[in-house]
Amino acid sequence: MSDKAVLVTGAAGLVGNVVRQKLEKQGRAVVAIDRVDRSADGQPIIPCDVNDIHRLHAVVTDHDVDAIIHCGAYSGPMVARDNPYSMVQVNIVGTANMLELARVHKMRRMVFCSSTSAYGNTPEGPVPEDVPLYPTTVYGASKAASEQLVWTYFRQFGVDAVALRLSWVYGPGRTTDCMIRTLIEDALARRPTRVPFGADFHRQYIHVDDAAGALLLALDAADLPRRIYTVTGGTYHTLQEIGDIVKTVLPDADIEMQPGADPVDEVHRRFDISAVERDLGYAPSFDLKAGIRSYADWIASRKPNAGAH
Ligand SMILES: O=C(O)[C@H]1O[C@H](OP(=O)(O)OP(=O)(O)OC[C@H]2O[C@@H](n3ccc(=O)[nH]c3=O)[C@H](O)[C@@H]2O)[C@H](O)[C@@H](O)[C@@H]1O
Repeated sequence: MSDKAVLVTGAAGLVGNVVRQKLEKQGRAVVAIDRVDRSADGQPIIPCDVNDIHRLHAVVTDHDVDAIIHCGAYSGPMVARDNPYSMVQVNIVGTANMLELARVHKMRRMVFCSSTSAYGNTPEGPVPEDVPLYPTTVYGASKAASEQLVWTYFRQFGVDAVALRLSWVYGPGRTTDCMIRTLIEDALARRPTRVPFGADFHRQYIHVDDAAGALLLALDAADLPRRIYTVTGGTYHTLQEIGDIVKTVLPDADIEMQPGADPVDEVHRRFDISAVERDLGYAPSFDLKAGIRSYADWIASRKPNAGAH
């Protein structure tokens, strides 16, 4: 393992914060950057924009960085919904900047957080990595385009870069739009949840700890037979089934869903994660019940009276 520093972008965010914690726990030097200067749990962060290429070069030189885990981005189609150009700038140019840093500074590896949104609607499962991508949002397109840069920087310049397509990330720290969070918050508040879709609609969640763990495996793998891996929590449940699991954790949950697809989501059949299991030794450590419990505990701890009934 190198004793040089790892640059973590988006270190104030859901995934970046856990990546940083895991690296620090291993005793490794971390250079944490974000557009904000502090994480939600109070950790200091170097404020640096993913598009400020001059400052990025200076940060990398000053801190002797030899690898990057790139989590700093607009993290879903709901972010910057009315500003697609900004999505392109932050997500595609931001990734190009990280690849450029890796190329110019001859880094050991660059790991990119892609997303299963790159697929768009998928064919029947199990869905391997190499099906054609038909993203349905500019966010998904930004991930697909960034993956092409990861691949071509590798092919053309020998930059040791790899992309992990993360499925829906949930767990402690997630404060943005998330069905599991809604179900937990309603249950804690003893509010019924009524959803006009979802009874038969599948969503593949991944716990933030497993997502961060997979990124570290990609950072340190001696050999990378592929440059793109899909990573999920290994489950394939309908939202109703996920609601049933919430109910086993929080018996006050009162959840009813109607059949039909989430109107603002894509239809993803079961993803094949055998490549990341085989090549990186990835194995999800959180099943949904344990993951939902960890998320519920975190949500309850932030709202002191929520769990007290
Ligand atoms: O596939 C996914 O689910 C997403 O997972 C993670 O995103 P996540 O950590 O969940 O998202 P946020 O909690 O929103 O964190 C993103 C961070 O990037 C930072 N950011 C965003 C935009 C920007 O221009 N610069 C910048 O530093 C934000 O301040 C934030 O701290 C990855 O970081 C995303 O690239 C990926 O798209």
